[in-house]
Amino acid sequence: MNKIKKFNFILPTLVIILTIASFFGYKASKNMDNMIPYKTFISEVQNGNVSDVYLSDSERIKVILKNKKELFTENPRTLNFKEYLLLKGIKVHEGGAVSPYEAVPTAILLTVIVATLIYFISRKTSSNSGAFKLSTMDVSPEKDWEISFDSIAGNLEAKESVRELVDFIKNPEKFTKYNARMPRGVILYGPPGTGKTLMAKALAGEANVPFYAVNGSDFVQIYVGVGAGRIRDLFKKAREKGKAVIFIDEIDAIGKKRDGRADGGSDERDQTLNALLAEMSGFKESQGIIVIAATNRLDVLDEALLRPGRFDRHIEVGLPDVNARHEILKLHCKSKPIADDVDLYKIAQMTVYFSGAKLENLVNEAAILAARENSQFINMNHFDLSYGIVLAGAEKKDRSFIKENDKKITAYHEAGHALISKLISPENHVRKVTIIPSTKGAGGYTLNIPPDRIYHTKTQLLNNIKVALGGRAAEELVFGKDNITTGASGDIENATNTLLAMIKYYGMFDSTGLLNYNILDKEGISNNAAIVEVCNKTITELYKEVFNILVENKTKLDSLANMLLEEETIYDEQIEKIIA
Ligand SMILES: Nc1ncnc2c1ncn2[C@@H]1O[C@H](COP(=O)(O)OP(=O)(O)OP(=O)(O)O)[C@@H](O)[C@H]1O
Ligand SMILES: [Zn+2]
Repeated sequence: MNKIKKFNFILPTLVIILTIASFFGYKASKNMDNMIPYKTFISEVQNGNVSDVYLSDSERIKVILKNKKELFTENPRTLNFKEYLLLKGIKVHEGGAVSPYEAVPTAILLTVIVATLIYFISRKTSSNSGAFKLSTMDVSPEKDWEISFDSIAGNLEAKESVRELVDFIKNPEKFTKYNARMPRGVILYGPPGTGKTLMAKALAGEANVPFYAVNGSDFVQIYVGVGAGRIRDLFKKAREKGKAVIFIDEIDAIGKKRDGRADGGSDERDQTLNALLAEMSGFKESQGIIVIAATNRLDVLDEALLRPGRFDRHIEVGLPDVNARHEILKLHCKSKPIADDVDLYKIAQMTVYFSGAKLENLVNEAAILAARENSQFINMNHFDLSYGIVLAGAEKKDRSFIKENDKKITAYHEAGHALISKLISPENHVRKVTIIPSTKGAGGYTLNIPPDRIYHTKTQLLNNIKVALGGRAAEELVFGKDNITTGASGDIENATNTLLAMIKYYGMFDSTGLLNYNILDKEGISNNAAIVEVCNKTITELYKEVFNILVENKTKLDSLANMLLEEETIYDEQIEKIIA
């Protein structure tokens, strides 16, 4: 990626030049004030008034008198000069007119003064938008023909979604014929290092069009108007080429929700964001330009970005499960001399919660270790060592540190949800269950509720609550009442929301009646204690029911959890087999 920040380069250079210039200027002016003719200097020497002389190659030399006065005189550059001075009992120092003790603080002081000045000048200019135009940025297209969808292992669903876009770029006419609205913007979201950049590059590679990449954080903390100018430049360049893939990494840096304006300086970000939105509605859909943005979190983005016609396609790029990790490892080992004792599947099992980038790093470290030893092959020992290196380098909050026990808890928790769902509402289709965390939470089960429902019955709503409670109930059943975890907080939130809605808006409980509690609230006459009581009583009953279902089906729960521990992600067919 080409990330030359011209401006960031100019500023330090200016500071350095100015510092050096003013330093020498300062020195020179100082020298001028204390210059004495060489003749006077010689008479001072002969009168025994001189204590130190600093010899150097420069035009002037520094002289210190016995009364501590500092003077400068012409450098005679004669051969015996030093000996002459030494014979007169004068201390002679070589290597610079100014003693380092003086030079260093002076230089630091000047640097600080100049830098501060420049900073303040630039602050002033920035409020005066447009006065300083620095909108040029080096965005030359990258053509990475090497990168195709074959460079991405795992992540099948995301890959398929991105692959569909190739056709939009290559044959836009095909879609315009049907007057179909084509996607202009796509957001790839997911944890760091999961291959979002790689996907965007692969799209450009497969569609055979130039790839322009910028980073959202490059647009912050620059002059007002400059970020917007850069965006316009970027799109102009891409349009000139006709078709293109424009990739904006870390879009959240410019596209965060606009509330909470505590930072004060969000004017710049707003202008940049507006420019981006304007450019995106500016190009013709039939042109074959696609803007791909990447972020770690979808929920922090401004809604304006997500509206139809903008970034209206959202593709999740998640952490790989054990099979995907195996594929990624195989891919990165393909061009490397791997010893026969290396079991990549075993390594895949060891590397739960590793991202693709981290797996690549693991393989690379192993290769470096082998190279250091001049070993013919990269062997299992190298992988074991590199595993330690990669883990040690990981941040604390990193999930690869997750203990085997946590994995087990997650497996039972998710198995609990899935089993309850299958047993109490078999019409709901559980497409997959996984213990790999997504942006939405710890593990997860993907439920496909039949879409052709307009109304929800009381039974269905209660069933949804029971499914939500299945996670906690499984935890309690397997690990004991004292070992339940915080992992159920999202479930409890969902259950409470559903239950409250049933009481407050849908009048589904006898004891709270057919009343809208929002209206009662406004009149100041609602009976909150009664609501809480009904909620608590209902949820306790439902929980007992769920717990008993799990007790009766403990073997199925165990099988599901064990399969999850082994495979990390399991799909409908596997689930069906266990339930049957
Ligand atoms: N699914 C994958 N298959 C093969 N290699 C992968 C995969 N995911 C990540 N990698 C490796 O990790 C590197 C970094 O991935 P990439 O930069 O695309 O991640 P990212 O999601 O854009 O990360 P970030 O959010 O930090 O920008 C890739 O160059 C590649 O070597
Ligand atoms: Zn849960």
